[in-house]
Amino acid sequence: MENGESNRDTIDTVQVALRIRPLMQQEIERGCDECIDVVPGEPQVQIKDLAFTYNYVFPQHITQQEFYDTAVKGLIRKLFQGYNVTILAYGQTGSGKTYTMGTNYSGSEGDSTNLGVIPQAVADIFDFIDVNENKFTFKVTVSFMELYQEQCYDLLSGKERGHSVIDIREDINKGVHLPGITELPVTSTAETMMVLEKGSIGRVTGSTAMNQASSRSHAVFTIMVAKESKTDKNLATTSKFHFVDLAGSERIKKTKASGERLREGVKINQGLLALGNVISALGDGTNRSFISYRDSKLTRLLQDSLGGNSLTMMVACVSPADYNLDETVSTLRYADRARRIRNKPVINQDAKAAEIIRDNFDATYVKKKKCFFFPDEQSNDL
Ligand SMILES: Nc1ncnc2c1ncn2[C@@H]1O[C@H](COP(=O)(O)OP(=O)(O)OP(=O)(O)O)[C@@H](O)[C@H]1O
Repeated sequence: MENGESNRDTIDTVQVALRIRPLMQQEIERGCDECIDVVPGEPQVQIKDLAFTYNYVFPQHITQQEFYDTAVKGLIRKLFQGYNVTILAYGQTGSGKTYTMGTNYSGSEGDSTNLGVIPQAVADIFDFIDVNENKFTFKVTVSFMELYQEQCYDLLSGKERGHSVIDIREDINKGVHLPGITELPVTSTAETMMVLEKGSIGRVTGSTAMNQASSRSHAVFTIMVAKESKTDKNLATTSKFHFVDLAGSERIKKTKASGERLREGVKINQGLLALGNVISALGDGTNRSFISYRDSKLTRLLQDSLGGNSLTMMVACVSPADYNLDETVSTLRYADRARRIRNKPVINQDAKAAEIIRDNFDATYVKKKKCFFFPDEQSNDL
C-alpha cells in the first residue's frame, strides 16, 4: 500500500484514503478491464491521462486488517485525547463502502480475519480502556441512525419505524446533535457489536442491478467516550467517533431502478449532490458563512465533520472496472477536493476542566506559542 505524509502534518486537513476494490465476478463476466493504475511508492493513481494524489492509496490486494492498521488505528488515540473523529465512506454504488466500514456486521459470519473498520475500531477502543482503567474512569455509549429520503431514523429506539423519526439541531455549545436519539451504554466489544448488528437489521437495503444488497440510506454509527482522570476530576473529556456509511451515488440507467428504488435513487443523488457542492466550496476556500450546509439533511449532519472541529478521514471507494470509468473519475475528483478542506480540530474538555484551562489560557498560549487545544502531537499522554 502506498502511504502519504504523517497525521502530524495534516491534523487540520480532511485526510483522504482511496480504496480500490478487486474486480467483481459480474465485472469479469462482462469482460471488463482494469482502468486505474497505482503509481509505485506514491499515494497516487493514474486513470486515462489524469493523476490524483491522496494521503493513502490502497490497491485491490489490501486486506481489511492492513487498511484498518494504516488508515484508522491511529485515530483511536485521538479519540481518547478528546477529539471528535469521523470516518466517512464515499463512492459509487457497489464500490465497497459497506464492506470497508463493516456497517452490516453479522457475528454469524464468523470470519474474524475479514472485519471492517467498525468492528476493529470497537475492539481497539475496549482494549485501550482495559489498559488505562487504572488511571481513568471511562463511560462508553453508542447511537445509530440512518438518513433515508431526507428523514432521520433512530435505529436503536426499539420503536416501530414510523415512531423513530428524529430531528437535527445545531447550537454553539453542542454543535450538530440529534435531540432524543437513543444512546445505549456499552461495556464490551461483544455488547457493542450486538447493538450494531441489531441496528443494521432495521436499515433499508434493496437489490439493484449494480449491487445485490445496496444501502438505500446513509448510516451513522457513533461511539461516545467520556473519560475522567481518577486522580484529578477536572481532567475530563467527552468525544465522539462517527462512522458514516453513505448510500452510493448511482446512474439510474445502470442500476435499472424503478418505482421505490428509483425514488430512493433520486433522493440519494440529491443529498450527495448537495454534499459535493459543500465539499467543492470548502475545498475552494469559500468563506464558511456562505457554505450551503442547509441544502440537505446530509450536509447538516456532516457539518462538524467537513469544515468543522472534527478529525476527518474520507474513504473514497472505487471499482477498477473500465465499465465504471466515469463514476470512478467523478469519485476521484470529489476526493481530491475533500483533501483541500481544512477543519479546526479541538479537544472536547468537560466544562469544569475547560474553566481551569481558560484561567491559565493566556500564560499557556504565550509560552507554547500555539493554541492550548492543539497538544503536542509527539506526546503519548492522553
Ligand atoms: N475490498 C474488497 N474486497 C473484496 N470484496 C469487496 C471489496 N469491496 C467490496 N467488495 C464486495 O463488493 C460488493 C459491493 O460492496 P458494498 O456492498 O460494500 O458496496 P457499497 O459501496 O456499500 O454499495 P451501495 O452504495 O450500493 O450500498 C460486495 O459483495 C462486497 O463484498
